[in-house]
Amino acid sequence: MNYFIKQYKNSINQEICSINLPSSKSESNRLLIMNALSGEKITIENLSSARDTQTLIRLLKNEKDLNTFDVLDAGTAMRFLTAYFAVSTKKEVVITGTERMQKRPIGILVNALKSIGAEISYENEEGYPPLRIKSFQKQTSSKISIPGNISSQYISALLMIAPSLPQGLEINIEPPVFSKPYIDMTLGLMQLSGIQYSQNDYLISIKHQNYQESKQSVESDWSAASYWFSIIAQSEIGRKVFLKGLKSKSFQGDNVIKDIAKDFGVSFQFQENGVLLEKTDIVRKKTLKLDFKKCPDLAQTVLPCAASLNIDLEMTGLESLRIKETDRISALQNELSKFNCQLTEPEKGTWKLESSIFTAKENIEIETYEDHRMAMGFAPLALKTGIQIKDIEVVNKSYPSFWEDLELFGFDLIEQ
Ligand SMILES: O=C(O)C1=C[C@@H](OP(=O)(O)O)[C@@H](O)[C@H](O)C1
Ligand SMILES: C=C(OP(=O)(O)O)C(=O)O
Repeated sequence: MNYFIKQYKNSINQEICSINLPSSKSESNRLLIMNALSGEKITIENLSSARDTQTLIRLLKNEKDLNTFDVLDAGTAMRFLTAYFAVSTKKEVVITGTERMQKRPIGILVNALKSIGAEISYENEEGYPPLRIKSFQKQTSSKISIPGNISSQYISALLMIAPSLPQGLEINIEPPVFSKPYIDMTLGLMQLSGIQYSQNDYLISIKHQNYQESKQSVESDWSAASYWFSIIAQSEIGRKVFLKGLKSKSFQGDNVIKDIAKDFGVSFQFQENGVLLEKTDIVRKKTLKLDFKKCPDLAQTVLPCAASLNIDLEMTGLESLRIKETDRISALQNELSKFNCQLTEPEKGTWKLESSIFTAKENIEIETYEDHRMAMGFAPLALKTGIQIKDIEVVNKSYPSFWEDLELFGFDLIEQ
């Protein structure tokens, strides 16, 4: 199904709208794996409604009865379950996913796991899911060296299983390290679950130990919050929204959106229960330099928003976008060009977005490429012109109530 989105309904909600964000899928999926490794010692409150989390819950709950585990399009579930089964399964299992998941690389993680004794083979193409995993016999090494520039999820997966290994694990991350806040999140949540580790720059050592009994509550999702920063950035001065459940201190690196959006004229104020956003200023800067190395998931929020505000961007750290739910670089290039904005890579590793000629024709159709962030990143452009978003169900991966929340704020959504 598609949605045609018009700016606001006739009866625009002038009161401050309060949004119940989904809770973090990244935190939820880590806690679920740690709980499974601990023998169910972790009580988790506020698990995410995201499909990625609901899928992992279902697979872990039915672990005894299943032989094939289909993670659909959940990258974290794919990578975390691979490591989890590699060290804990008592039977032979197969892990698979969507067609796109079968094109997302996993060879680096598989090689690392094999190097410590895991038995894993590829069902189809070498380096890609589906994988067949046999039960772990003996740890053959306690040291791993792994590249940090492809996906941090491989490293998080290895960190979480490290305490369960008889000899523990020493992980050397080869720089450059992309998505580092996600590695810090893993270590932070492990620490809250009673795990001790030592870290010396890129070297992390974890001895054999048990996860401890603990109670943990998942925070609201900052990546989901980012779309609201974009909406407020593109609204008239004085427009506000209250985002429930966000705190000033977070494990989620995507909370950097609050700082990025300052240049988009959005101010924020943390209150007891969340954060209040307000459009307080006109946009002053014509060009911004941004590095997405620590926050790749924000790219699809920030680029369309900057385009509509006529801010040119010079960017680094976009490399990992090519292997996510879709090739996000080409998806962004295609859809931004419909607004007359060009995203180019003049030098390897440096991207430019030209926004000064942003033009919003009526009824632009946005393709979403089976990628939730394409739908949510472009939807706020309805504040500029009526737009049509294709395949609206994609948002379920991380933010199932996204469209209802837009309506609550006052957007007019028409099914097409
Ligand atoms: O560990 C995580 O929860 C995630 C890590 C990031 O992936 P990469 O490490 O592959 O960049 C991010 O893009 C993804 O949405 C969630
Ligand atoms: C990249 C993402 O997720 P994953 O890699 O877990 O599929 C995302 O949610 O933007």
